Amino acid sequence: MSTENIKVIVRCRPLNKREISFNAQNIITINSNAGQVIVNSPDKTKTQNDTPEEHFQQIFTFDKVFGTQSMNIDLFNQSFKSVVQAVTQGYNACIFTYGQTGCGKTFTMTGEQSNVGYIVNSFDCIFDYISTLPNSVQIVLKASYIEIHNEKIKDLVTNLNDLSVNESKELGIYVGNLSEHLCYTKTDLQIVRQDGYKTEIQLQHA
Ligand SMILES: Nc1ncnc2c1ncn2[C@@H]1O[C@H](COP(=O)(O)OP(=O)(O)OP(=O)(O)O)[C@@H](O)[C@H]1O
Repeated sequence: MSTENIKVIVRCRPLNKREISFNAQNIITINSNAGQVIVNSPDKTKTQNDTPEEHFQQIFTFDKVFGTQSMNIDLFNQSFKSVVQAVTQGYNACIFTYGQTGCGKTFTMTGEQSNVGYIVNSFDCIFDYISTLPNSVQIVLKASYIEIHNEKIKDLVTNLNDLSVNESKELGIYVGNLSEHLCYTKTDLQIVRQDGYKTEIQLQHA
C-alpha cells in the first residue's frame, strides 16, 4: 500500500437478487495483489483485435481492492485497523464510505451479527488498546454522532438540527452545540451509536 495520507479502497459486492433475476452479467474482475479492478467489455463477441484495448478492458488501480467473497473483518484487518490505531497514537483520522445506493456501504460499516462491520470492529480495536495501558494512564473517550444532509448538520443523539461549523484557536474547526458523550466502556460507545442510529433510521423513513 502507498504511504500517502489518503488511501482509496474498493470493495466489489456480489450480484444482488434483482440483478440475478434478470441474468445480469458480472463484468468486474479484481487483481488483489496489484490492487486492480478490471472492467471487462460486456460484449463478449468483441476481441482485442476489434476494439482499442481501452474499450475492451479498463483497468483501475487503487490502494487496495476486495472481492465479492471478502469478509468485513478482512477489510478491517487489512485496511481500517491501521487508521484506528493511528488515532490511539494521537492522529486525526477519517473513514469515509462512498458509493451509489445499494452498493454495500451499510454492509461494510454496520454489517451483520456474524460479519460485523468496521464500526464495531473499530470500537473493539480502541478498547483492546485501552486494555493494554497501565492503570496510571487516564484516557478520556467522548463520542458524538452527526448527520450531514443538504449541507445541514444534525446531532443524531439530541436531535438538535442546523448546527454550525465554527473555528477557534483552541479547538480548531468544530461543530457548535454538538453533544459529546463520555464513554468508559465499549457498551457506552455502543449506546451512543444505537441512539444515533435509531434517529438516523427514523429520518430515513420520515
Ligand atoms: N459485500 C457484500 N456481500 C454480500 N452482500 C452484500 C455486500 N454488500 C452489500 N450486500 C447486500 O446488498 C444490499 C445493499 O447493501 P447496503 O444496504 O449495504 O447498501 P448501501 O450502500 O448502504 O445502500 P443505501 O445507500 O441505499 O443505504 C444489502 O442487502 C446487503 O446485505
